[in-house]
Amino acid sequence: MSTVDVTNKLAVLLHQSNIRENLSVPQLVEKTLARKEGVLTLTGAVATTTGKYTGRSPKDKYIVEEPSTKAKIDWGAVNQPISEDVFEKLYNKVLDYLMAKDEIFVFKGFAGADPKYRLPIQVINEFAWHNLFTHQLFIRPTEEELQTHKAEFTVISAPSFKADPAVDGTKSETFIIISFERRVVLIGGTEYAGEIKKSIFSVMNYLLPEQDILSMHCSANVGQEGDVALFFGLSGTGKTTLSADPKRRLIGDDEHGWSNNGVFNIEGGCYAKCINLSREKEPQIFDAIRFGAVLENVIVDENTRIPNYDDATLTENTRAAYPIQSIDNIVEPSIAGHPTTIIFLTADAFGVLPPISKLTKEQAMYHFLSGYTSKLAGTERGITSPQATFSTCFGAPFLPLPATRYAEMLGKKIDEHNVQVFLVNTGWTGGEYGVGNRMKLQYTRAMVQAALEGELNNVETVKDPIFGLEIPAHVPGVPDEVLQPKNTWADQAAYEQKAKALAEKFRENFKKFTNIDPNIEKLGGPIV
Ligand SMILES: Nc1ncnc2c1ncn2[C@@H]1O[C@H](COP(=O)(O)OP(=O)(O)O)[C@@H](O)[C@H]1O
Ligand SMILES: C=C(OP(=O)(O)O)C(=O)O
Ligand SMILES: [Mn+2]
Repeated sequence: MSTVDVTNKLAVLLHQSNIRENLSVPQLVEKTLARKEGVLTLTGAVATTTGKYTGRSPKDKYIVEEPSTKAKIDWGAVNQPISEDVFEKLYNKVLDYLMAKDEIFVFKGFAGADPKYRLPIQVINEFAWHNLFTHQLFIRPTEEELQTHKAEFTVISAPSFKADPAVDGTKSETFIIISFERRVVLIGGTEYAGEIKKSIFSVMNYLLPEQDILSMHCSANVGQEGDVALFFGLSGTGKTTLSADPKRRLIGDDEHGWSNNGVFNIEGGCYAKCINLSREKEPQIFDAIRFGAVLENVIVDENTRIPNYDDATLTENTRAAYPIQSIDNIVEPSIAGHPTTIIFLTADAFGVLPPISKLTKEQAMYHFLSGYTSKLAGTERGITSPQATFSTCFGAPFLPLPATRYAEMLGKKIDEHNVQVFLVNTGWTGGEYGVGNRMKLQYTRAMVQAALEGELNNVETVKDPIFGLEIPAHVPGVPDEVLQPKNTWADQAAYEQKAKALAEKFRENFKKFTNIDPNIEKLGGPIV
């Protein structure tokens, strides 16, 4: 252990005269522009770029190996251990680095919309635009709440501080390190704003289950009858897009807790993908991009300052961050009852999973644990085309505890509240990636609407010959042939080969779950 008292140093930093605390949105916009961190666009949003890192860096993410948490963490490729000594030294350096800056931006607020379970957090940013992002993404305190605010977790983001692997003990210049004992997240070397929000999500995925609350990588909305729906899915599968629905009020687009009282949003804003965004297809998101919003890596015309959402020059993973209040129909505060419907979103790049199917209890558990989907281009470093992956709980990169912990909690809640679960493939149809096409958004929306309005409760279904999933024979607004993947492939033999190969991947992957009810695999897995 180093001898420097870092806790004291953090307190000193927070009392320095260079600290700008809880600036308003206009002030942060002014700072962003004055510091030339971004430009103003015609929409009123500011646009920024993030250099080399335009997506998350999972290989540079660590959890400090500490006596009090060591036995609880699911160590491995996602949760990589780093020593207390390495952390303390780096922490100390980053604090020194920030102390010497002319201005540092601090946001004090909350994670968790339910006052009973919320976590008071503070985020210390080197960049003004990151602090604007932070302000829009987390839960903003009232004046009164700010007076008594006492942070219980601190995120420190110093993107221009680059680690030296040889000296600092990291793998690269970039690091995202969580210390549960220090209650600190330390970020350096990357300007991708998503790291800030997802690191607090990882923290909540550790803290909430301790309070018997299930934390979930899902979006959520509620219908006119108070019927709550959750949409689980890895990045790019449609959580944000599909939860923005003019007929339903938005609870949140990405991270939720499910307590004994119901669901609540962890955040106070949304982080939408902008690639190919159009007013026609995604009106609410398009219109949320206005004053106060932050565009990340979207190309903007130098003179007209009109964003070009079709331009992927910097990355496919272009983003917009805005407060949830920028969506018309929302629940405020972002708290609702128990879900009646759960949708698992998967982007199947092989084009063999049905666009919608109804899951039995065992299938729901099987698919939640499997978390089969694709990593889509851009959200993680190095991913340039869809890559098949099994991401447990549809959120493996963010789960510090063993996946079975979350799955068991979900299973109990599904039982207790009699939730109907659907698997929705927003990925490929008519052939695999490169041959077929992405499922039409219009069709997915129609399928989701039918599911949420109960229209698929008692319909005729066809059993998928490989995966055993029950596929509705008809869905209003969707051609029947689209519903059966087999029918969308020109080459039947190729379809069968691909589907069987995927079934094999499912079986192979499921071997890692050794301590669970065998019926889950027997009754929930592929049938061929
Ligand atoms: N069938 C579809 N269903 C959902 N999204 C689709 C579909 N086809 C294309 N998309 C696009 O895929 C992206 C989904 O991203 P998003 O909703 O932000 O995912 P997430 O919130 O899960 O990360 C959006 O850019 C959306 O326009
Ligand atoms: C922000 C991210 O997630 P999502 O696409 O699910 O919003 C991310 O994975 O970096
Ligand atoms: Mn999203």
